[in-house]
Amino acid sequence: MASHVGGLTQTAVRVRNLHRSFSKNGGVLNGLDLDIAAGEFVALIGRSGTGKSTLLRALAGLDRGVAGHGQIAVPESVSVVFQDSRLLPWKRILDNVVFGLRGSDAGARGRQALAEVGLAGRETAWPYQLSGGEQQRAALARSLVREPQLLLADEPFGALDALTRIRMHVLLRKLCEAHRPAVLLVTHDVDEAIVLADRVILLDDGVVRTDVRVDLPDRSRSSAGFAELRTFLLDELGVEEENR
Ligand SMILES: Nc1ncnc2c1ncn2[C@@H]1O[C@H](COP(=O)(O)OP(=O)(O)OP(=O)(O)O)[C@@H](O)[C@H]1O
Repeated sequence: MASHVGGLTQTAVRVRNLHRSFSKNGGVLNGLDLDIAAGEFVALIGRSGTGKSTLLRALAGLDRGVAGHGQIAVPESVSVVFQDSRLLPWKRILDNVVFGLRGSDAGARGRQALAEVGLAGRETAWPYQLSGGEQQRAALARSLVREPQLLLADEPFGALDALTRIRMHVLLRKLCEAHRPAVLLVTHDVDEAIVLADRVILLDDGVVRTDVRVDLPDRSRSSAGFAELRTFLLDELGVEEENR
């Protein structure tokens, strides 16, 4: 198994020669190398079943028992957000956000985090009383209140409607600008990757096949640069013209 090393400064994530497999017939990750700088936002795309979640779970240390080897170095403080909020249904929203937090100011920090994600006033609500988008906001608050140096997000907006998704993009960008964690965001949505990320990487055959910097002065979907990068990434993904 890979080793986890804490205390990185300039480089948030360093992965070398990472292998993971679930069967004897073939590997899912096949010698993957990846660096993510402190404060950098990286979007991870790739065909279904290509190992995106496997990589994220390896970085999160959530893959004990899975066969493989390689080196992984991540910061000490890592938070993970999934497609579903994973809020504890028997705890109120504020209690979910501060669950496990130490310190007499935990409640105040939790309230502040809820205010940051637009949920001020919902502290005593139960998870079932929140919409899907609000639950994901609460999940983001729960992550960010821990001030992670690395935020791992596995399709966090995948279950949301298009309008809520766009609102969440604006929110996540704002939160990342304020807190500056390094981010690895798994997404199927090429537009989401271009809107949010500093870099987009494409996983194929268990390695990083494409690694592009998003260097656009204007990230609006109607800009020429956006369209060009979108076309490039869809080509790399092998998406047919008629399905775009
Ligand atoms: N716990 C597991 N046991 C057996 N096989 C697994 C397990 N987890 C993942 N796999 C297999 O590993 C491969 C990669 O899965 P993974 O979930 O990492 O892909 P992904 O790129 O995130 O896919 P998607 O985009 O569909 O979410 C798939 O073929 C999957 O069936």
